[in-house]
Amino acid sequence: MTSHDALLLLSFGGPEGPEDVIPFLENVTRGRNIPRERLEKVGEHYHLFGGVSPINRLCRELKAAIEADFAAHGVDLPVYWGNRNWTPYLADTVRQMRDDGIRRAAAFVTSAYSGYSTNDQYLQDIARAREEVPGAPEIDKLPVYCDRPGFLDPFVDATRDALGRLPGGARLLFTAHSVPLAQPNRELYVAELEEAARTVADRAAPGTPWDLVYQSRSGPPSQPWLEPQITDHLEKLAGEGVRAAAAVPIGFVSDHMEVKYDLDVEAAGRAADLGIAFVRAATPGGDPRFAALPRLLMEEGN
Ligand SMILES: CC1=C(CCC(=O)O)c2cc3nc(cc4[nH]c(cc5[nH]c(cc1n2)c(C)c5CCC(=O)O)c(CCC(=O)O)c4C)C(CCC(=O)O)=C3C
Ligand SMILES: [Fe+2]
Repeated sequence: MTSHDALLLLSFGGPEGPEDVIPFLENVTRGRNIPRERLEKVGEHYHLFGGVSPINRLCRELKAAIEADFAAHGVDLPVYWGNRNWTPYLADTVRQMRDDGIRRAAAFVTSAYSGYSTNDQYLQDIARAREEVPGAPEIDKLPVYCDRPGFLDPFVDATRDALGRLPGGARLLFTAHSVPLAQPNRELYVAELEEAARTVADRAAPGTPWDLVYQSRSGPPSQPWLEPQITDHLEKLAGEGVRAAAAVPIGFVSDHMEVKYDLDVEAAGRAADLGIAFVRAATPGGDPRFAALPRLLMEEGN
């Protein structure tokens, strides 16, 4: 059925307690030009939630959902989980896979798009982890899946649900993580985001006006990043008389910190100040349609 003998779930990682926050942030920003003040500010976001990112729990839930999907479809393969920036670190997972006799795994990454942060960096993580582990299994990253029903269908439902919680005349704001304009493959990332947003908007709410906006910018102010930021855009919309907005985090797959803080706290707070009714659509998370994607992508590869 497949040439692979395991599935590797590869994610970003996040702190699991207050003492993890700074070492985690140092891991994320190693070798990158992120101002100290930004790090301290982001550290506070995590401390608001007890120093615990939701992302590891979400990965455990997604892993369980993938295992359930495999079991329901007679796929008898082990599922492993490793992260770029926190335990379980990818290299440790790859070592475990080798020790278990895995020869060739498929990797499903918790990011749906092409682009440097979303795809290329994960390929580098895989290459680096394999270099660290003598006799490491082959690891094939599964294709980007931002155009697949398993990713888009849950967003269509979530967008309808979000609009249903707002008065009429609401604006749809598809939101994604900003990246530096100079980042490699930035055009491809943006083109894929536009296409995904258009598809979801057309299916969930044809005729409803929508915008693609960005969040979670972190570089120095002198460095240009993708714009507009959602908070600035809300201000502009308020000036135009828009009274309701639904944020759809199309750039993410689960309700991790960038969603729980940057949208549910920061953007929601700005909207309240501006008198805009604001809701946020759910991400795919553990939706069974999303959890079926690794299996479908593996089957396609044969
Ligand atoms: C495109 C993209 C995604 C989406 C694709 C994907 O999901 O992979 C994403 C996801 C995430 N980003 C996350 C956290 C952070 N990202 C940072 C920094 C950065 N992100 C960037 C881009 C992206 N990031 C970039 C260009 C930087 C600048 C530094 C660098 O070039 O690497 C920093 C440093 C502090 C700050 O500056 O914010 C943190 C803490 C978490 C975990 C959340 C949790 O804990 O629940 C997740 C899922
Ligand atoms: Fe990030």
